[in-house]
Amino acid sequence: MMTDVREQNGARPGSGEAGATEAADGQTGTAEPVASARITEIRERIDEIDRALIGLWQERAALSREVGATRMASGGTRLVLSREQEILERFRAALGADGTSLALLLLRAGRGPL
Ligand SMILES: C=C(O[C@@H]1C=C(C(=O)O)C=C[C@H]1O)C(=O)O
Repeated sequence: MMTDVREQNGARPGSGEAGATEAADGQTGTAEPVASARITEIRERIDEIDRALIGLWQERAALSREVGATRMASGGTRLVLSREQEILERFRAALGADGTSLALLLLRAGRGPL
């Protein structure tokens, strides 16, 4: 089945339907030069943040795996659910329901699925 993908302005990407706006704005989503320049600038910082988040995500997962391996090698448990609850609550308190979802993904990235 064909899915009808449209940009925010209602045009199908690449269809030429958007006319001047899509042709002139490059990838910022606006043809207005000041707004477009500001968006490009902001996006540079967004890209930096994304790189940092990815690096931190990978570092956290590696550390979590190391804790698990160290604990199991010493006869301990794979998981410590009270610690996981503490982390879930930290993210929920700071970010709400999305924080809980994010923390569940973070935990899974380290110790694997429950
Ligand atoms: C990393 C640990 O092991 C597991 C993974 C956790 C985590 O990724 O934060 C938390 C609790 C444990 O189930 C730990 O106990 O600190």
